[in-house]
Amino acid sequence: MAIDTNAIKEYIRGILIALGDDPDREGLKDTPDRVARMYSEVFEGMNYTNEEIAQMFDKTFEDEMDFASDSKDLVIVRDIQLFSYCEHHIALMYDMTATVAYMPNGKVIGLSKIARIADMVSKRLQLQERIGSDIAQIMQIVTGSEDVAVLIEGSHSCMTARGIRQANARTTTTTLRGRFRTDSDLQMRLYR
Ligand SMILES: Nc1nc2c(ncn2[C@@H]2O[C@H](COP(=O)(O)OP(=O)(O)OP(=O)(O)O)[C@@H](O)[C@H]2O)c(=O)[nH]1
Ligand SMILES: [Zn+2]
Repeated sequence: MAIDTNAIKEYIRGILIALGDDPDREGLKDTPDRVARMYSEVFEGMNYTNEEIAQMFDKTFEDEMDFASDSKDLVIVRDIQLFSYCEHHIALMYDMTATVAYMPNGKVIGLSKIARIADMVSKRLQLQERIGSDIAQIMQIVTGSEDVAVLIEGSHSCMTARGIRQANARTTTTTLRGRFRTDSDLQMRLYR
């Protein structure tokens, strides 16, 4: 379902009125339109299912090397920078970095597509945990490999800038699929 920017404009105008401000004053007159455009950008991933994101970034190469089924060959992309919004407060998750790893199963995915998948998944109302499981699911679809791991570390403004106001609190989530669940040697290789 496509994002309804006209409806967003109307509701943002309503919020400005509910806040007791004048939506027609100079500084605010373009705000509803600006926020609607920003939402289209930062929530772009809400237009697509995980399967559609998988199709979008399905740029794989048949592997030149012969990966045996018990191979421990591993691809890890670290320090993918992400921003997202928590679905409870619509508050920014920031300073987020993701590590995405997989064990190729006969084909490899273009490295930039891994970062593109992570970026698109983040552009939804999310939980940090679900960002990890969505990335893992899409990686499994695209690579045809069950063996995927996603680590995410980030700050939640709903916890740092309001509420409990723990400015230094960082959250780490770990999503392990396939052999990453049981193989502690593989798990160790995820950490630098
Ligand atoms: N598990 C998880 N929780 C999150 C995430 N983002 C925000 N939250 C939490 O969602 C919870 C919502 O709790 P509520 O008690 O309904 O909200 P609240 O009254 O604003 O609570 P406080 O934040 O404690 O002031 C809070 O504990 C948030 O910290 C996330 O990505 N994952
Ligand atoms: Zn929140």
